[in-house]
Amino acid sequence: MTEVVAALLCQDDRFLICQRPAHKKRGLLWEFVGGKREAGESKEKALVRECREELGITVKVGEVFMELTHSYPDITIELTLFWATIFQGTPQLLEHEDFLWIKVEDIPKYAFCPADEEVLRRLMERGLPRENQPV
Ligand SMILES: Nc1nc2c([nH]c(=O)n2[C@H]2C[C@H](O)[C@@H](COP(=O)(O)OP(=O)(O)OP(=O)(O)O)O2)c(=O)[nH]1
Ligand SMILES: [Mg+2]
Repeated sequence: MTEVVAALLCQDDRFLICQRPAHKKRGLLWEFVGGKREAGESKEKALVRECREELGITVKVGEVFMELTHSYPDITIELTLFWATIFQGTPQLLEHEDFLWIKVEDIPKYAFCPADEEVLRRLMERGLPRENQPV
């Protein structure tokens, strides 16, 4: 089981999605920025590091939005998705193919990693509740 952390980064009525590098597993599918927790690191610290490495931004990490487990043929992940906001910087394409700020109603237009389906369903049901986002 591999622990993966990811960020639900919101700005107004939009949230950030990132397109995975073509050469990686699940290449070109869309995801939430993040990655694998390293030994000795809290999940929150791991998320701050991943957001820096992948987008060049410093984030403030909020509450957990959702936790789930998903098995791919190559890996089983325990994915923790946190609410987060950008504290410093603007996203840069340091690793991803692309990124987009999208509205909840635009979710069906994009092909996401299969593990994210449950997250996206919940977002479509509930929208982006402002009270869960860190200020
Ligand atoms: N970051 C991220 N990974 C996801 C999501 N959904 C999903 O199935 N995954 C999978 C894809 C990968 O197989 C696995 C680990 O994510 P990752 O590739 O971002 O890990 P990482 O940044 O640490 O990259 P690496 O060092 O292993 O190359 O989790 C998601 O929304 N965000
Ligand atoms: Mg990553």
